Amino acid sequence: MITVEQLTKTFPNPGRDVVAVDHLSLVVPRGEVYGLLGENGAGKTTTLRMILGLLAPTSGYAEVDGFRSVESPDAVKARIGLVSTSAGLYQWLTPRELLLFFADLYGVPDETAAQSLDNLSRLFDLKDFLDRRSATLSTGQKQRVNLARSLIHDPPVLLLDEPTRGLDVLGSKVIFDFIAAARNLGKAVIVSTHRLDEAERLCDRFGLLHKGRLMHEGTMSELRMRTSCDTLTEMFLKGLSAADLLEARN
Ligand SMILES: Nc1ncnc2c1ncn2[C@@H]1O[C@H](COP(=O)(O)OP(=O)(O)OP(=O)(O)O)[C@@H](O)[C@H]1O
Repeated sequence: MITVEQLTKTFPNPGRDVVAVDHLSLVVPRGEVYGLLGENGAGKTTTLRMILGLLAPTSGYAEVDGFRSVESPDAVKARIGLVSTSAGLYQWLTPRELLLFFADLYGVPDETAAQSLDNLSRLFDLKDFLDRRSATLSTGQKQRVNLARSLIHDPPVLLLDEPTRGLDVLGSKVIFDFIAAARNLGKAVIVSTHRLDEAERLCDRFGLLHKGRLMHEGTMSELRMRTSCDTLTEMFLKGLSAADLLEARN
């Protein structure tokens, strides 16, 4: 389970500080896929970095299965699988070496790691290139290795930061299937994206972020009732104009 409580991050900036995340609160239980949605600069990546313990909040806190990201960074990292399109592979390692290396980093016992490698190799169809150097793999093959890497320590929580950025239809489908599988495995999942059409099909519940603040939160039907809009895009545009009008007035 992921708990975020009044999480706030302010970056110092000459002239006026940037409030990247502003008193954000949300809870994601196991087996739920939560879409953290927002335009460029809305605060999605900053939120994920604070949950991961890579960035200290200005105030508030994030918790993973009861462990706080600031106080227990190692326990938190051990419980999170991160999928990010910006994460590269170690080019000189084979997928087998890479996956076992990460299992070792996370302190997974050798026997469990070997079993996980076997399962993930089957799940992501890695066996044809398991012993080839990562540098020689295609983009799609690298993507599958990256997904396997996020699960090698069997984390209860998955964070996906713009997981389909730069991927074609097939690559995106691999991600969609991965998210559906994660839900079925009972993981608590946060997907950060600004691709609202995709999110609508993928997620169980949504948080619409604008300038670090949660504008709306709920399931699709709750949001439809609350906003009288049909799609996330409409909700977003309506919410944005209301928020921007408010800002212009203040
Ligand atoms: N290290 C930093 N120093 C100063 N400002 C920062 C820093 N990191 C992020 N910001 C600012 O915080 C705000 C939120 O950034 P963030 O990267 O979290 O947004 P995002 O929703 O992930 O955007 P995108 O979809 O473009 O990746 C932006 O205004 C950004 O410029």
